[in-house]
Amino acid sequence: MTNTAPSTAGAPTAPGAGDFAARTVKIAKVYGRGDARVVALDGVTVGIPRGRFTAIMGPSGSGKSTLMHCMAGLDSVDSGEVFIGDTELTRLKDKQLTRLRRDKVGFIFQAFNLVPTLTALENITLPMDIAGRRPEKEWLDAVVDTVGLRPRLKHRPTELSGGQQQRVACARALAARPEIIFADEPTGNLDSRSGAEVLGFLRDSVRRMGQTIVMVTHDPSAAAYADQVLFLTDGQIVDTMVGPTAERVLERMKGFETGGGRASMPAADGRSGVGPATAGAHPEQGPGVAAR
Ligand SMILES: Nc1ncnc2c1ncn2[C@@H]1O[C@H](COP(=O)(O)OP(=O)(O)OP(=O)(O)O)[C@@H](O)[C@H]1O
Repeated sequence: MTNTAPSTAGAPTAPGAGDFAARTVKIAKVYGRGDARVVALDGVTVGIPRGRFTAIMGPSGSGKSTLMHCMAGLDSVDSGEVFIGDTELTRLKDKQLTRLRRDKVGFIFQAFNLVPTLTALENITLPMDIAGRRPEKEWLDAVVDTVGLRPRLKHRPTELSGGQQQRVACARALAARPEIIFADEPTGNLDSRSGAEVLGFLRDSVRRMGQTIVMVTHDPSAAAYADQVLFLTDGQIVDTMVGPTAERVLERMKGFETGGGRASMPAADGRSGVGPATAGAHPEQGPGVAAR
Protein backbone atom coordinates (compact mmCIF):
# COMPACT_ATOMS: atom_id res chain seq x y z
CA MET A 1 0.00 0.00 0.00
CA THR A 2 1.38 3.41 -0.80
CA ASN A 3 1.17 6.64 1.03
CA THR A 4 -1.65 8.77 -0.27
CA ALA A 5 -1.13 11.72 2.03
CA PRO A 6 -0.40 14.83 0.04
CA SER A 7 2.58 16.95 0.96
CA THR A 8 1.76 20.15 2.80
CA ALA A 9 2.91 22.17 -0.18
CA GLY A 10 0.69 20.25 -2.57
CA ALA A 11 -2.44 20.28 -0.43
CA PRO A 12 -4.96 22.63 -2.02
CA THR A 13 -6.90 23.23 1.18
CA ALA A 14 -7.01 21.81 4.67
CA PRO A 15 -9.89 19.40 5.18
CA GLY A 16 -12.98 21.06 6.63
CA ALA A 17 -14.98 19.90 9.63
CA GLY A 18 -17.48 18.30 7.21
CA ASP A 19 -14.81 15.82 6.10
CA PHE A 20 -14.79 14.23 9.54
CA ALA A 21 -17.41 11.82 10.85
CA ALA A 22 -16.18 12.56 14.37
CA ARG A 23 -13.63 14.93 15.85
CA THR A 24 -12.34 16.14 19.14
CA VAL A 25 -10.91 19.52 20.14
CA LYS A 26 -8.45 19.55 23.04
CA ILE A 27 -10.27 16.94 25.09
CA ALA A 28 -8.99 16.07 28.54
CA LYS A 29 -10.08 13.33 30.90
CA VAL A 30 -8.72 12.81 34.40
CA TYR A 31 -9.60 9.87 36.66
CA GLY A 32 -9.18 9.90 40.44
CA ARG A 33 -7.61 12.44 42.78
CA GLY A 34 -4.42 12.96 44.73
CA ASP A 35 -2.10 9.98 44.52
CA ALA A 36 -4.70 8.10 42.46
CA ARG A 37 -4.95 10.89 39.83
CA VAL A 38 -4.51 9.61 36.26
CA VAL A 39 -4.56 11.86 33.20
CA ALA A 40 -6.14 9.50 30.69
CA LEU A 41 -6.50 12.09 27.89
CA ASP A 42 -4.27 15.13 27.78
CA GLY A 43 -5.67 17.61 25.25
CA VAL A 44 -6.43 15.38 22.25
CA THR A 45 -7.41 17.11 19.02
CA VAL A 46 -8.15 14.71 16.19
CA GLY A 47 -10.46 14.20 13.23
CA ILE A 48 -11.77 10.84 12.05
CA PRO A 49 -12.08 11.06 8.26
CA ARG A 50 -15.38 10.05 6.71
CA GLY A 51 -15.50 6.83 4.70
CA ARG A 52 -12.17 5.62 6.08
CA PHE A 53 -11.01 2.86 8.41
CA THR A 54 -8.96 4.29 11.29
CA ALA A 55 -7.14 2.21 13.90
CA ILE A 56 -6.06 3.51 17.30
CA MET A 57 -2.99 1.90 18.83
CA GLY A 58 -0.72 2.56 21.77
CA PRO A 59 0.74 0.93 24.87
CA SER A 60 -1.53 -0.42 27.59
CA GLY A 61 -2.96 2.45 29.62
CA SER A 62 -2.22 5.06 26.93
CA GLY A 63 -5.87 6.13 26.75
CA LYS A 64 -7.19 4.28 23.68
CA SER A 65 -10.44 3.05 25.23
CA THR A 66 -11.00 6.35 27.01
CA LEU A 67 -10.61 8.23 23.72
CA MET A 68 -13.00 5.89 21.95
CA HIS A 69 -15.58 6.04 24.75
CA CYS A 70 -15.41 9.85 24.86
CA MET A 71 -15.73 10.14 21.08
CA ALA A 72 -18.70 7.77 21.11
CA GLY A 73 -20.48 9.65 23.89
CA LEU A 74 -20.20 6.67 26.27
CA ASP A 75 -18.05 8.66 28.68
CA SER A 76 -17.87 12.39 29.41
CA VAL A 77 -14.83 14.64 28.99
CA ASP A 78 -13.56 17.08 31.64
CA SER A 79 -12.78 19.75 29.05
CA GLY A 80 -12.73 20.21 25.31
CA GLU A 81 -15.29 19.39 22.65
CA VAL A 82 -16.43 16.20 20.92
CA PHE A 83 -18.35 16.22 17.64
CA ILE A 84 -20.23 13.45 15.86
CA GLY A 85 -20.87 15.03 12.47
CA ASP A 86 -21.92 18.60 13.29
CA THR A 87 -23.30 17.77 16.72
CA GLU A 88 -21.26 18.76 19.77
CA LEU A 89 -21.80 16.07 22.40
CA THR A 90 -20.87 17.92 25.57
CA ARG A 91 -23.82 20.27 25.13
CA LEU A 92 -26.38 17.48 24.88
CA LYS A 93 -28.72 16.38 27.63
CA ASP A 94 -28.71 12.66 28.52
CA LYS A 95 -31.80 11.88 26.43
CA GLN A 96 -30.41 13.70 23.39
CA LEU A 97 -27.11 11.86 23.77
CA THR A 98 -28.89 8.51 23.98
CA ARG A 99 -30.84 9.33 20.83
CA LEU A 100 -27.71 10.44 18.99
CA ARG A 101 -25.89 7.23 19.94
CA ARG A 102 -28.89 5.20 18.84
CA ASP A 103 -29.33 6.97 15.50
CA LYS A 104 -25.79 7.85 14.44
CA VAL A 105 -23.35 5.50 16.13
CA GLY A 106 -22.71 1.78 15.78
CA PHE A 107 -20.69 -0.32 18.23
CA ILE A 108 -18.76 -3.56 17.95
CA PHE A 109 -17.25 -4.89 21.17
CA GLN A 110 -14.77 -7.64 21.96
CA ALA A 111 -17.57 -9.61 23.66
CA PHE A 112 -20.14 -9.94 20.90
CA ASN A 113 -23.05 -8.82 23.10
CA LEU A 114 -25.73 -10.69 21.19
CA VAL A 115 -29.12 -11.52 22.70
CA PRO A 116 -29.07 -15.33 23.14
CA THR A 117 -32.80 -15.86 22.67
CA LEU A 118 -32.95 -14.04 19.33
CA THR A 119 -31.93 -15.37 15.90
CA ALA A 120 -29.04 -13.85 13.98
CA LEU A 121 -31.44 -11.79 11.87
CA GLU A 122 -33.38 -10.60 14.92
CA ASN A 123 -30.12 -9.57 16.57
CA ILE A 124 -29.10 -7.64 13.47
CA THR A 125 -32.33 -5.67 13.32
CA LEU A 126 -32.77 -5.27 17.09
CA PRO A 127 -31.39 -1.70 17.38
CA MET A 128 -33.70 -0.57 14.58
CA ASP A 129 -36.65 -2.41 16.14
CA ILE A 130 -35.98 -0.61 19.42
CA ALA A 131 -35.75 2.71 17.59
CA GLY A 132 -39.01 1.96 15.76
CA ARG A 133 -37.23 2.11 12.42
CA ARG A 134 -37.93 -0.28 9.58
CA PRO A 135 -34.78 -1.75 8.04
CA GLU A 136 -34.25 -0.87 4.38
CA LYS A 137 -34.54 -4.27 2.74
CA GLU A 138 -31.98 -3.71 -0.02
CA TRP A 139 -29.41 -2.38 2.41
CA LEU A 140 -30.02 -5.17 4.89
CA ASP A 141 -29.59 -7.73 2.09
CA ALA A 142 -26.31 -6.10 1.06
CA VAL A 143 -25.04 -6.13 4.66
CA VAL A 144 -26.04 -9.78 5.21
CA ASP A 145 -24.27 -10.77 1.99
CA THR A 146 -21.19 -8.70 2.78
CA VAL A 147 -20.70 -10.52 6.07
CA GLY A 148 -21.67 -13.88 4.51
CA LEU A 149 -24.48 -14.67 6.95
CA ARG A 150 -27.33 -15.59 4.64
CA PRO A 151 -27.31 -19.35 5.48
CA ARG A 152 -27.19 -18.61 9.21
CA LEU A 153 -29.91 -15.99 9.67
CA LYS A 154 -32.27 -18.28 11.61
CA HIS A 155 -29.58 -19.58 13.95
CA ARG A 156 -29.30 -18.45 17.56
CA PRO A 157 -25.91 -17.21 18.85
CA THR A 158 -25.11 -20.52 20.61
CA GLU A 159 -25.47 -22.27 17.24
CA LEU A 160 -22.83 -19.99 15.68
CA SER A 161 -19.03 -19.97 15.92
CA GLY A 162 -17.27 -17.02 17.56
CA GLY A 163 -16.35 -15.61 14.17
CA GLN A 164 -19.96 -15.93 12.97
CA GLN A 165 -21.24 -14.27 16.14
CA GLN A 166 -18.89 -11.34 15.59
CA ARG A 167 -20.08 -11.13 11.98
CA VAL A 168 -23.63 -10.82 13.34
CA ALA A 169 -22.40 -8.01 15.60
CA CYS A 170 -20.75 -6.32 12.57
CA ALA A 171 -23.97 -6.65 10.56
CA ARG A 172 -25.95 -5.23 13.51
CA ALA A 173 -23.67 -2.19 13.57
CA LEU A 174 -23.78 -1.73 9.78
CA ALA A 175 -27.52 -2.35 9.28
CA ALA A 176 -28.64 0.97 10.72
CA ARG A 177 -26.21 2.90 8.44
CA PRO A 178 -24.64 4.83 11.29
CA GLU A 179 -22.52 7.91 10.74
CA ILE A 180 -19.64 6.09 12.41
CA ILE A 181 -18.87 2.66 13.91
CA PHE A 182 -16.63 2.29 16.95
CA ALA A 183 -15.02 -1.14 17.31
CA ASP A 184 -13.23 -1.96 20.57
CA GLU A 185 -10.82 -4.90 20.06
CA PRO A 186 -13.34 -6.58 17.71
CA THR A 187 -11.04 -9.54 17.05
CA GLY A 188 -9.79 -9.92 20.64
CA ASN A 189 -11.86 -13.08 21.23
CA LEU A 190 -11.33 -14.67 17.82
CA ASP A 191 -8.79 -17.09 16.37
CA SER A 192 -6.60 -15.55 13.70
CA ARG A 193 -8.62 -16.90 10.77
CA SER A 194 -11.99 -15.67 12.08
CA GLY A 195 -10.31 -12.41 13.06
CA ALA A 196 -9.00 -11.93 9.53
CA GLU A 197 -12.49 -12.58 8.14
CA VAL A 198 -14.10 -10.01 10.42
CA LEU A 199 -11.40 -7.44 9.61
CA GLY A 200 -11.92 -8.15 5.92
CA PHE A 201 -15.65 -7.43 6.30
CA LEU A 202 -14.97 -4.23 8.17
CA ARG A 203 -12.56 -3.09 5.46
CA ASP A 204 -15.05 -4.07 2.73
CA SER A 205 -17.82 -2.11 4.41
CA VAL A 206 -15.56 0.96 4.29
CA ARG A 207 -14.49 0.40 0.67
CA ARG A 208 -17.82 -0.75 -0.76
CA MET A 209 -20.38 0.97 1.44
CA GLY A 210 -18.49 4.11 2.43
CA GLN A 211 -18.81 3.30 6.13
CA THR A 212 -16.59 5.13 8.64
CA ILE A 213 -14.95 2.85 11.21
CA VAL A 214 -12.69 3.54 14.19
CA MET A 215 -11.09 0.50 15.82
CA VAL A 216 -9.03 0.16 18.98
CA THR A 217 -6.60 -2.73 18.73
CA HIS A 218 -3.40 -4.11 20.24
CA ASP A 219 -2.67 -6.18 17.15
CA PRO A 220 -0.43 -4.72 14.41
CA SER A 221 -1.88 -7.21 11.89
CA ALA A 222 -5.38 -5.94 12.65
CA ALA A 223 -4.23 -2.31 12.39
CA ALA A 224 -2.81 -3.09 8.94
CA TYR A 225 -6.39 -3.47 7.62
CA ALA A 226 -7.00 0.21 8.38
CA ASP A 227 -6.38 3.18 6.10
CA GLN A 228 -4.55 5.00 8.86
CA VAL A 229 -3.32 4.37 12.39
CA LEU A 230 -3.32 6.92 15.20
CA PHE A 231 -0.76 6.23 17.93
CA LEU A 232 -1.49 7.27 21.50
CA THR A 233 0.92 7.47 24.42
CA ASP A 234 0.27 9.06 27.79
CA GLY A 235 -3.10 10.41 26.68
CA GLN A 236 -1.73 12.22 23.64
CA ILE A 237 -1.71 11.38 19.94
CA VAL A 238 1.95 11.26 19.01
CA ASP A 239 1.92 9.85 15.52
CA THR A 240 -0.19 9.00 12.46
CA MET A 241 0.61 6.33 9.90
CA VAL A 242 -1.19 6.30 6.56
CA GLY A 243 -1.30 3.04 4.59
CA PRO A 244 0.02 0.92 7.47
CA THR A 245 1.59 -2.51 7.21
CA ALA A 246 1.86 -4.91 10.17
CA GLU A 247 5.67 -4.64 10.06
CA ARG A 248 5.75 -0.85 10.16
CA VAL A 249 3.12 -0.71 12.93
CA LEU A 250 5.08 -3.26 14.97
CA GLU A 251 8.27 -1.28 14.43
CA ARG A 252 6.53 1.91 15.58
CA MET A 253 5.12 0.19 18.66
CA LYS A 254 8.59 -1.07 19.58
CA GLY A 255 9.68 2.57 19.57
CA PHE A 256 7.23 3.28 22.41
CA GLU A 257 8.70 0.47 24.49
CA THR A 258 12.16 1.96 24.10
CA GLY A 259 11.01 5.46 25.02
CA GLY A 260 10.48 6.71 21.47
CA GLY A 261 6.94 7.88 22.15
CA ARG A 262 6.66 11.64 21.92
CA ALA A 263 9.73 12.36 19.85
CA SER A 264 8.22 10.82 16.75
CA MET A 265 10.34 11.85 13.84
CA PRO A 266 8.85 11.27 10.39
CA ALA A 267 10.24 8.16 8.78
CA ALA A 268 12.58 8.63 5.86
CA ASP A 269 9.81 7.63 3.48
CA GLY A 270 7.54 10.23 5.01
CA ARG A 271 4.85 7.66 5.75
CA SER A 272 5.01 7.83 9.50
CA GLY A 273 5.55 10.49 12.08
CA VAL A 274 3.90 13.79 12.80
CA GLY A 275 4.41 14.72 9.22
CA PRO A 276 2.30 15.21 6.15
CA ALA A 277 -0.49 12.88 7.17
CA THR A 278 -3.61 14.78 6.26
CA ALA A 279 -5.94 11.86 6.92
CA GLY A 280 -6.11 12.34 10.65
CA ALA A 281 -5.45 16.03 10.60
CA HIS A 282 -7.64 18.48 12.33
CA PRO A 283 -9.16 21.26 10.25
CA GLU A 284 -8.10 24.01 12.59
CA GLN A 285 -4.50 22.96 12.32
CA GLY A 286 -4.28 22.43 8.60
CA PRO A 287 -2.71 19.39 7.09
CA GLY A 288 0.21 17.69 8.65
CA VAL A 289 -0.68 17.35 12.31
CA ALA A 290 -2.94 14.66 13.61
CA ALA A 291 -3.33 16.09 17.07
CA ARG A 292 -2.31 18.77 19.45
N1 LIG B 1 -12.71 4.28 35.46
C1 LIG B 1 -11.42 4.54 35.68
N2 LIG B 1 -11.00 4.93 36.89
C2 LIG B 1 -9.70 5.22 37.14
N3 LIG B 1 -8.73 5.16 36.18
C3 LIG B 1 -9.10 4.78 34.93
C4 LIG B 1 -10.45 4.44 34.62
N4 LIG B 1 -10.51 4.10 33.31
C5 LIG B 1 -9.26 4.20 32.84
N5 LIG B 1 -8.41 4.61 33.81
C6 LIG B 1 -6.97 4.87 33.66
O1 LIG B 1 -6.80 5.76 32.56
C7 LIG B 1 -5.66 5.38 31.78
C8 LIG B 1 -6.10 5.11 30.35
O2 LIG B 1 -6.93 3.96 30.36
P1 LIG B 1 -7.49 3.30 29.02
O3 LIG B 1 -8.33 2.13 29.43
O4 LIG B 1 -8.13 4.34 28.18
O5 LIG B 1 -6.14 2.81 28.32
P2 LIG B 1 -5.96 1.81 27.09
O6 LIG B 1 -4.91 2.39 26.23
O7 LIG B 1 -7.28 1.51 26.46
O8 LIG B 1 -5.40 0.53 27.86
P3 LIG B 1 -5.46 -1.02 27.46
O9 LIG B 1 -4.70 -1.16 26.18
O10 LIG B 1 -4.72 -1.68 28.59
O11 LIG B 1 -6.88 -1.44 27.36
C9 LIG B 1 -5.06 4.17 32.46
O12 LIG B 1 -4.00 4.60 33.29
C10 LIG B 1 -6.20 3.61 33.31
O13 LIG B 1 -5.73 2.95 34.45
